[in-house]
Amino acid sequence: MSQTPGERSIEAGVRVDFSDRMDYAGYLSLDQILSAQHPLSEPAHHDELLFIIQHQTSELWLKLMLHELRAVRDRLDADEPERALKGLARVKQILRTLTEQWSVLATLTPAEYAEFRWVLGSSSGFQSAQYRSIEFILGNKNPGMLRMFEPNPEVYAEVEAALAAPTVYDSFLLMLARRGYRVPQSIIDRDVSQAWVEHPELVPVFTEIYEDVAAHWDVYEVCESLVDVEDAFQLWRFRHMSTVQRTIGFKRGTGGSSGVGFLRKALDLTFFPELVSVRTEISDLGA
Ligand code: HEM
Ligand SMILES: N[C@@H](CC(=O)c1ccccc1NC=O)C(=O)O
Repeated sequence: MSQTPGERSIEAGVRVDFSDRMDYAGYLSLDQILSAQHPLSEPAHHDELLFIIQHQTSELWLKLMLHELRAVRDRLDADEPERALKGLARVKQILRTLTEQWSVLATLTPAEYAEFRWVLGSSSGFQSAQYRSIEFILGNKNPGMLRMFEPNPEVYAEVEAALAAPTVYDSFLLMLARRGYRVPQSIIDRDVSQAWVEHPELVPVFTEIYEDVAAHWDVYEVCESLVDVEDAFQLWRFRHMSTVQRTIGFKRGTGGSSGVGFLRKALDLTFFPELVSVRTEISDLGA
């Protein structure tokens, strides 16, 4: 085959006929994915596509995150902390990507957004079933948040199941109890559909682990990975709040909340408070 200067030559083995084979678009259902962007502004506002794709890609990453968090919970239930760590590492990277992705949306100016915001009606992130399920599996349970899904019984059932299921932290603490750590009975018997509240009597369990990490290495690594996930989640929440602030200032949200003020309050929530408190208990050497 002759070589055209400046061009990469295409090797003879490269397939070009897919009439009876799986191809790229078929495997990935690209027909469906790439025809699922439907701007409502009329004529279509240039920036509405950005808004739609930002949300759709976020929902895809949320789908993977939920899948990984469920697997992490299963691994902990199966007493396999090392395998749980692999999933937590992936969750952290997904959160990092989602947080960085705010930079794309931040190129949407307030004036541009105002030109098509009205087409959104009362839709808002409050109605993201996958986001809510992730908050629930991480421990931020709140039955009031189910009400947004009442119009769609199938989705409602899905989020309700996430509310009723144990959290990743529940599974971790049960694993610790099976390993002989003195996890309080009140935690083992807790109603897992309730929001996690700090249990000071759990802190000594973590103090034991953090005071001799070599002796407790695998569970120590899970503790630190959970702290990493919490940290990464908070960074996502912060960038959501700050992107919203630069885009709509202090306007009310389309979902009916006060907007930035409401999003800011989420920054006070903690998934694993005892893993923060244990840090206060660690003695400073030489002090
Ligand atoms: C210009 C872009 C955005 C603005 C102005 C915005 C604004 C808001 C506001 C004001 C709320 C509170 C609910 C309400 O009253 O509407 C909210 C909630 C939410 N938004 Fe956004 N948002 C934006 C982009 C996004 C994106 C890209 C995502 C990605 C999935 C997202 C996910 C969520 C979620 C999950 C909630 C519920 C948060 C919670 O319960 O703490 N938002 N958003
Ligand atoms: N709550 C936003 C609207 C919004 O961001 C939104 C609208 C429809 C679908 C997803 C959205 N994203 C997050 O809330 C606002 O008040 O402008």
